[in-house]
Amino acid sequence: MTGIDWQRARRFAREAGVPLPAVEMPLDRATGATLAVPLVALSPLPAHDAAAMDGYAVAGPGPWRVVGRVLAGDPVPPPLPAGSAMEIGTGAVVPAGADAVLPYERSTRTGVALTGEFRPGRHIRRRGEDCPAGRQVLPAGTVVGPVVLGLAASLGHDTLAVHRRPRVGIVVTGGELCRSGIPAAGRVRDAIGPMLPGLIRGAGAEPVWESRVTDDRDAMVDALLRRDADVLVVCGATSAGAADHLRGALDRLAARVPIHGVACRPGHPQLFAVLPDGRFVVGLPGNPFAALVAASTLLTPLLEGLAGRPSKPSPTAVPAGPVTPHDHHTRLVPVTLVGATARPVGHDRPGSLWGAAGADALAVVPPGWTGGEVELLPLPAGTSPIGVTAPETDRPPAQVLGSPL
Ligand SMILES: Nc1nc2c(c(=O)[nH]1)N[C@H]1C(S)=C(S)[C@@H](COP(=O)(O)OP(=O)(O)OC[C@H]3O[C@@H](n4cnc5c(N)ncnc54)[C@H](O)[C@@H]3O)O[C@H]1N2
Ligand code: MOO
Repeated sequence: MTGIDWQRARRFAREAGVPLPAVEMPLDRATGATLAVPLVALSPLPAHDAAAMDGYAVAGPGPWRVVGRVLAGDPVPPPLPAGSAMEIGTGAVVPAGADAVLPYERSTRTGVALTGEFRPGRHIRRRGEDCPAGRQVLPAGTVVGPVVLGLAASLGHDTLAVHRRPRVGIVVTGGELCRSGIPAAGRVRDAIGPMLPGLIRGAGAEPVWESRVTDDRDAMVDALLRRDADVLVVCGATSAGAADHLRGALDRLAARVPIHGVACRPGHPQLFAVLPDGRFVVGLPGNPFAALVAASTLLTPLLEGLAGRPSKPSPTAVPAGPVTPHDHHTRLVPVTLVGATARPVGHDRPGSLWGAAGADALAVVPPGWTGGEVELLPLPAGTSPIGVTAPETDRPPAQVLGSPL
C-alpha cells in the first residue's frame, strides 16, 4: 500500500469539513467552539464613568468639603457641586460634575475638609473609553478560549453564536484489547481509546460515545450505522488482515472511500470515507503512534473544518539532529522545540507513544528532504478528559462518555 501524498490527504480532509450551522450557546458551554459571527460589544466598556483609584471625586478647585461616599455597585450618586468631594471606591460611578479622582495617598483629609493637587480628568475611566457599544471586537472564526469568554461576559453577552461542535463517535476494534491493568499473555492494552477524547476536543469537537467492537464485520457494520454522530473514528482494522473488517463494512454500506492509504510513515493504512447519509468515517491504524499520525493527518483537519476554525499556516522549524527522510513517504517525527530548531526525541516506533508523549510537535519531513525548514504539527498538551457530554441514547453496547446532555 503506497497511498496518496500526505499533504494532499490532509488538505482533502480539511476541505471536506464544511462548517456546521451556527447555534446560540451559553458562555459556560462555548469553550473550544468557534465564533460563527463577529463578537460585538453589547454594552460600552466601562459601562459608566468609573473611578480608577480609591480616594475622592472632586468638583472644582480645592479645598473641598466631603459630602458622602460611593462604592462600586452603589446607586448612581447625585451630581457633585463645585467645592465638594465624594469619597469613592475603584469602579464606583463617578458623580456628574466631578473633575477628577484624587487618590487617598495624594490627599489630606481633616474631618470633612479635603485638600490636594489634581489634573482634570485624572483617574476617571470614561464610559466606553475601552470599547464603545456596537464595536466589533473579534472576527468570526475566533476560537472561544477562556479569555474570549471573559471579554464576551464583560461586553454583556450571556450566549455566543458559534458553529455547532462536531459530534464524534469512537469505535475501538480488536478482540485482543483490554482496558485496565497489565495485559495478560497475548492481550494488548488499549492506548488509542484514552488518547482520542483529548485530541477530539482539542480540534473543537465533542466525543459523544465510545463503542467497542470485536473483530467481526457485522459488529463493525452495526457500529457504523449509529447516526448520533457527525464523524465516526474507527481505531484498528484499517489494514488487510483477516480480522480487519473496516473496509468490508464500508463497502457493504455503500460508503465512498476517497482515501485508503496515505504515503506517510508511520500511519499509511489510514482511511477517509463518507457514508451515503453524509457522516464521515476516519480509520486510524491500530498501532498507537501510527494512529496519532493518522489523527493529525485526517481527523483533526476534518474536525477543525466542521467546527468552523479557519485554516492557519503551520509553524516551521529546522530539524537539529538525526532525521532520515524516506524516498517516497512523508515522515512524521516527534520533536521538542528549542528556539527555531526541532529536536527529534526518538522512541517513535509505530507501536509506541513514548516519543510523541514527550514531544511538542510532529515534524513533517517530506519525501527526499535534503535539509532546511519543515512544517510542524503542534501536539496538544493536557487536554482534560473530564466534562464530556453525550446525547441520550438507548443503545446498550456503547459506553457513553460523561453525563448525558
Ligand atoms: N499485509 C499488510 N499488513 C499490514 C499492513 C499492510 O499494509 N499490509 N500495514 C501495517 C501497518 S503499517 C499497520 S499500522 C497495521 C495497521 O493495522 P490495523 O489498522 O488493521 O490494526 P490492527 O491489525 O487491528 O492492529 C495493529 C496493531 O495495533 C494493535 N492495536 C490495535 N488497536 C489498538 C489500540 N486501541 N491500542 C493499542 N494497540 C492497538 C494491535 O494489537 C496490533 O498489534 O497493519 C500492518 N499490517
Ligand atoms: O505505518 Mo504503520 O502505520 O507502520 O504502524
